[in-house]
Amino acid sequence: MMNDLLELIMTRRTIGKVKDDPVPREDIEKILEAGNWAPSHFNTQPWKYFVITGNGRKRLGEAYAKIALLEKGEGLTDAETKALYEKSMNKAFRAPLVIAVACLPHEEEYVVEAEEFAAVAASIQNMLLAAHALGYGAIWRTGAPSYHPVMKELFGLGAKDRLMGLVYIGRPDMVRESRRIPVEQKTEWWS
Ligand SMILES: Cc1cc2nc3c(=O)[nH]c(=O)nc-3n(C[C@H](O)[C@H](O)[C@H](O)COP(=O)(O)O)c2cc1C
Repeated sequence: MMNDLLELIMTRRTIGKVKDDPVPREDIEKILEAGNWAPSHFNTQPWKYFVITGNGRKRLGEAYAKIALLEKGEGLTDAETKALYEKSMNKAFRAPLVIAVACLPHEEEYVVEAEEFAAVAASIQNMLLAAHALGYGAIWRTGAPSYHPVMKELFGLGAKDRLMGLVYIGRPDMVRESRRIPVEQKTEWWS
C-alpha cells in the first residue's frame, strides 16, 4: 500500500490533453473526498469545490471570454472579436471535468492566512493524486484569468477569498515526462 502511494506520487504528471469522455459521478466524488481529507491548521478546512461538467462549462467559458475581451478586445474587428471569444470559450472545454478550488480563509485572529492557502494547495495535490490513482490525467491551472475579478464574481468569492486553481481532469490523451532538481540539492541534513 505504502509503496503504491510512493509510486503514485512519483508517476503523477501534469496532463493538459485529455479525452472528452464524461467522468462518472462516483469517480468525481472519490476525487473530492481525497481533497477534503487534506490537513489544515486548526482543522479549518478552508476549501470550496465547484464541479463543472457538461454545459456547466459554458459559464466558465463565458468568464474566460469576458476577461479576454476586457483585456485584449479593444480595436478588434467583429471577426477578430468572434475568434477571441471562441478561443477563450473553448478553454473551459479542454476537459470533461473541471474542478475549481477556492480558498475561503477563516478570519479568526489566530489563523494565519498563508496557512489557509497552504491547506488548499494540499487539498488540490490530494485530488491530483486521487485522479491519477483512478487512471485520469489532470492539470492544475492558474494563470492571469484565474485571478481576474470576473472569475471572483463567477464563483461568488469575497475580497479575501481566492481561486487557487482550476483542475482539469479526464482520461489522458498524451504522455509527458517531467524533471526534478535532485533532492540532494534541495536538502540540508542536520544530525
Ligand atoms: C499553483 C500551480 C499552478 C499551475 N498552473 C499551470 C498552468 O496554468 N498551466 C500549466 O500548463 N501548468 C500549470 N501547473 C503545472 C506545472 O506546470 C507542473 O506541475 C510542473 O511543470 C511540473 O510538472 P509535473 O506536474 O508533470 O511534474 C501549475 C502548477 C501549480 C502547482
